[in-house]
Amino acid sequence: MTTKQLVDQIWKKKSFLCVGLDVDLNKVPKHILETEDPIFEFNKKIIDATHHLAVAYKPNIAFYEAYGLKGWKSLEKTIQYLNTNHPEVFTIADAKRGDIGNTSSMYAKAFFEDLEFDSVTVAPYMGKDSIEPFLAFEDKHTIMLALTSNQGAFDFQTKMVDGTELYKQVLDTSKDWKNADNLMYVVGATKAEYLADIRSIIPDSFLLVPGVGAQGGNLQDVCKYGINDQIGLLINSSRGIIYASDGLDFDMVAGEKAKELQLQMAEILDAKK
Ligand SMILES: O=C(O)c1cc(=O)[nH]c(=O)n1[C@@H]1O[C@H](COP(=O)(O)O)[C@@H](O)[C@H]1O
Repeated sequence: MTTKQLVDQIWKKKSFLCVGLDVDLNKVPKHILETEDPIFEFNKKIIDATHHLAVAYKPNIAFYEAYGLKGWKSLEKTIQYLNTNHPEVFTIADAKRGDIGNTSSMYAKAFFEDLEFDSVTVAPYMGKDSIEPFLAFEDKHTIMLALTSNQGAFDFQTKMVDGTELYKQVLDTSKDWKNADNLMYVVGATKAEYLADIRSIIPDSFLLVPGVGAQGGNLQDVCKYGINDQIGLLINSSRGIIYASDGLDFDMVAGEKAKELQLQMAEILDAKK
């Protein structure tokens, strides 16, 4: 998917919501566990209830790998379901990969070619040659961790290196990498106060912003400094939407939670016009 197609969808749906598909079988409703493939059944119901409200879906790969071969199969069925029935949505494999060049190429093939995701999350720690193999794929997007939502972000990311915070160096340096147009960045919603600085370095890039809902990040705070001319934000909520109810009505309640966020986004978009 091209960035323009993503931006068009944002305006069409009046939403920049990303629904996180982090399926934990200890949290899904009991009746779903009785189906043959509970992870896929759960995802299918969540997607059916939210696809008109969300522009992106982000399965976190850990939640599938944890169930071995069966989990991987459920992931494959989920992405096929999205690509077949809702080809307009932007799909994110949240895998946080990155390794020496030839290994990164294989990770990129796995997520972009075999599973046909639009994007994958990567960690910048191993540097340029670990990320450029992902950037080589046309109309695919590589979403690099910049300033994460967790407490551990302060262990390394905000430390001063040569007079600049490390996360700012990550942003600035990566702008010169080959095919840098295919880069997006992760900034946690819990770090909204950093967004003005971040936008001064990467004014035009898309940001994946997890951390609203369960982690306490605030949508309005993120938009205040994070939004740009092409909106440039994908705001993710996982647990706040998919586990809002563990009853028979879980999909309906997930739809309501998604709608609450979408309505706030529509208001923000209307004010931008
Ligand atoms: O890359 C991510 O998506 C990510 C980065 C980050 O800084 N913080 C963060 O929470 N995430 C992911 O975003 C999702 C957040 O889930 P909830 O807190 O349940 O909305 C999880 O899949 C996390 O792994």
